[in-house]
Amino acid sequence: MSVFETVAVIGGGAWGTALAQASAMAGRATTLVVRTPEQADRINAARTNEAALPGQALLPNVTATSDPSEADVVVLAVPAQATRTLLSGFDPQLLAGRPVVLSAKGLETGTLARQSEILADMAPDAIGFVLSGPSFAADVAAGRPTAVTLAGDDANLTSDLAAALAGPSFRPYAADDRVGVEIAGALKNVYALACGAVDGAQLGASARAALIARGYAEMARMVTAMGGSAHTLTGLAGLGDLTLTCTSVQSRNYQFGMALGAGRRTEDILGSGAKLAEGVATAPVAAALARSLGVDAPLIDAVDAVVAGKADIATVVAGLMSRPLKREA
Ligand SMILES: NC(=O)C1=CN([C@@H]2O[C@H](COP(=O)(O)OP(=O)(O)OC[C@H]3O[C@@H](n4cnc5c(N)ncnc54)[C@H](OP(=O)(O)O)[C@@H]3O)[C@@H](O)[C@H]2O)C=CC1
Ligand SMILES: O=C(CO)COP(=O)(O)O
Repeated sequence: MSVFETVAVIGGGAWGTALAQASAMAGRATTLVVRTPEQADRINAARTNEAALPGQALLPNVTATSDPSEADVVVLAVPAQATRTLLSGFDPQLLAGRPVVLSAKGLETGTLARQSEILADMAPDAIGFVLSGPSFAADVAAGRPTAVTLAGDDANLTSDLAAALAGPSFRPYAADDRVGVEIAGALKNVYALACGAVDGAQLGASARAALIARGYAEMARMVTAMGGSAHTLTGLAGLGDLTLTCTSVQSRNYQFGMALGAGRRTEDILGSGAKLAEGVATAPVAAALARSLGVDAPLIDAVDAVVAGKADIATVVAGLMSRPLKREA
């Protein structure tokens, strides 16, 4: 019997619902912690979270609740900018000594913090893990094959946790580079905005592929400057998620980028009820982080400028194409 029998997934959106379903498929007794008792009642009665993943039936061992109670494993699945607020409402004792899996992909506005750093601030006695990789919520919840990276500091514990969360269609690979995994997960959303914009502006598939390759190189500079390993980027959280998000219209970041590429402004897209696109908040944070680290990050800067409405696509593309020529390495 696993020491990780019960799992609480906090966050009743698409990803929280999908991870609760994955945990249930792995055989864990799983609670999906949502904001209100009414939401929990609705989900339990309908056996689906219609607001988050319409039409997806939930397994019997997923129970929705609005009242977080003790579990062997806690998974946080709220937007990156909400993690600190969420944790500030928690009794730190509930998380002390427990594995807490961070699944949001983004950097915090103001502090430039990774999710692990927020957890260390707010619940220093929790044992932090990060989960990231190419995995659309709808695919995971429906039981379509998915593989992700689960990174933690203790190799044995990480492998045990990966085994506890693994199911027939959900395959976590254990890893130890939390910094690399978190930076990759946050930055791929920024590059997905750029790729969507390239397609929205009809700049061609060649431009998009070049952007993915140069984004990967930029990501490697960021990861190594932060003490992570560039090797992490060859895996699911790096190449895997970058490929998925930068080439799929299913990605919300890519969709947001397409709207930017078509000439719409950020406020206009947000005002018309766009879905969560984490790259919008992360772009300026990543740009500030790159500056503070002395990392050359022209693509992040370009996305930041377009998202902030300081430059249009044609201007940033002209700027990128006229940079001094350099060797590729
Ligand atoms: N969807 C996907 O395919 C994937 C998403 N992710 C990542 O998961 C994270 C969450 O995304 P996703 O679930 O898709 O987003 P959604 O917009 O679908 O859901 C976000 C959920 O978080 C809830 N929430 C927001 N703030 C708080 C808070 N302070 N306390 C409690 N609940 C809160 C929202 O509640 P309310 O609606 O009431 O505000 C909503 O239920 C993001 O970082 C995303 O990058 C990672 C992999 C795949
Ligand atoms: O992270 C994701 C897939 O791995 C989801 O991407 P979007 O948030 O852009 O939809």
